[in-house]
Amino acid sequence: MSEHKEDAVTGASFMKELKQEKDPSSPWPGPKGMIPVTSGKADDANVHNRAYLDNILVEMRVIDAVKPDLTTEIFGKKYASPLTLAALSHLNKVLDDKSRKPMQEKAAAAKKMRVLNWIGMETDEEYAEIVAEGAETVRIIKPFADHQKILDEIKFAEDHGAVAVGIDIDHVAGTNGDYDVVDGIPLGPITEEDLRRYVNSTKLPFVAKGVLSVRDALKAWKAGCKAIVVSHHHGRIPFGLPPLKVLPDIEKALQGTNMTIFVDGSLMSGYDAYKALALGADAVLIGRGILPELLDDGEKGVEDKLQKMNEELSQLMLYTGVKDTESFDPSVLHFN
Ligand SMILES: Cc1cc2nc3c(=O)[nH]c(=O)nc-3n(C[C@H](O)[C@H](O)[C@H](O)COP(=O)(O)O)c2cc1C
Repeated sequence: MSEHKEDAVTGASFMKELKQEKDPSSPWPGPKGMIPVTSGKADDANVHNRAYLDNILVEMRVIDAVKPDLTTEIFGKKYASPLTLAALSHLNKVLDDKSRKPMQEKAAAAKKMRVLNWIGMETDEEYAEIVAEGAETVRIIKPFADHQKILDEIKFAEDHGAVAVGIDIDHVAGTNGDYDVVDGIPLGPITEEDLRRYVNSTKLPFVAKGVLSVRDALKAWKAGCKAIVVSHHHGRIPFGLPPLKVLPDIEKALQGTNMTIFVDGSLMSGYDAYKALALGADAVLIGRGILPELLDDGEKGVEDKLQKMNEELSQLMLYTGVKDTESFDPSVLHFN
């Protein structure tokens, strides 16, 4: 097993030693440039995520408190926890040991732990192999410039049992100021009308992933989306607002709409997840919080980390008198 190091600024833990590391100076074990690595500088939104999270303190409400029930309903289905496994991608390509399939291992862990799994950019063939593990899955499709490709992937996901589909609308821009290109495939802009077209093309709930303003949340709702992920996709936008900072305003703006609100962004522990849930999220996505464990120890590593995070979440719920995932109360939080 390789050692982890904790990034003091971003809170992310990363692999210290990996035989397959492509760039010795980078914490990311995959090919260079594939995933933006946290710089620790002020324009790195992950820095602000961590600072914001760590400055939220929690008061105690123990009298009459009982051990909480973590069961969470998402899109009409019951899961064991509000922690879900984030839309990761490309991981089957990053290890030297090609007999291992981290994307399948992550899906197997989700199934075993009875949590929702998200799958990001993969070919339809790879996606089909991952969902064959049997986890309940949300399929997130890139904002491809070729809109027919988006419609085809939505249909494919629907045919392969996805519980919901969506687009990571925050991945339109590349770092060169133009539309991004991923794996040689051009991405393009997404209008409210485009979103409406995708929503209407499927019977599945549609998710706009990468909402970081009340404005976009309302546009996603008007377009017919059933859910949003409040997120900046591990810091795609320079100086991005911490998702937790804008979450309460979004939650207020969407009251009465029945929209499901997910949030992600540097949630590395069950304590971080508690804060996100108390601030108005229905469920949270955990990405980099399980990434080193996944790459190190596969399915078991993810299960153990998730178990630990569930325990931390449960601990804070018990300390604050939150009996179930419907009963979070933001008034226990104090901003330092
Ligand atoms: C290796 C890796 C691959 C990712 N691929 C995708 C993707 O294909 N689609 C997507 O919507 N998000 C993708 N993400 C973003 C995550 O879903 C998530 O929004 C982001 O990492 C923030 O959560 P975190 O701080 O818990 O990691 C990826 C993240 C990582 C680390």
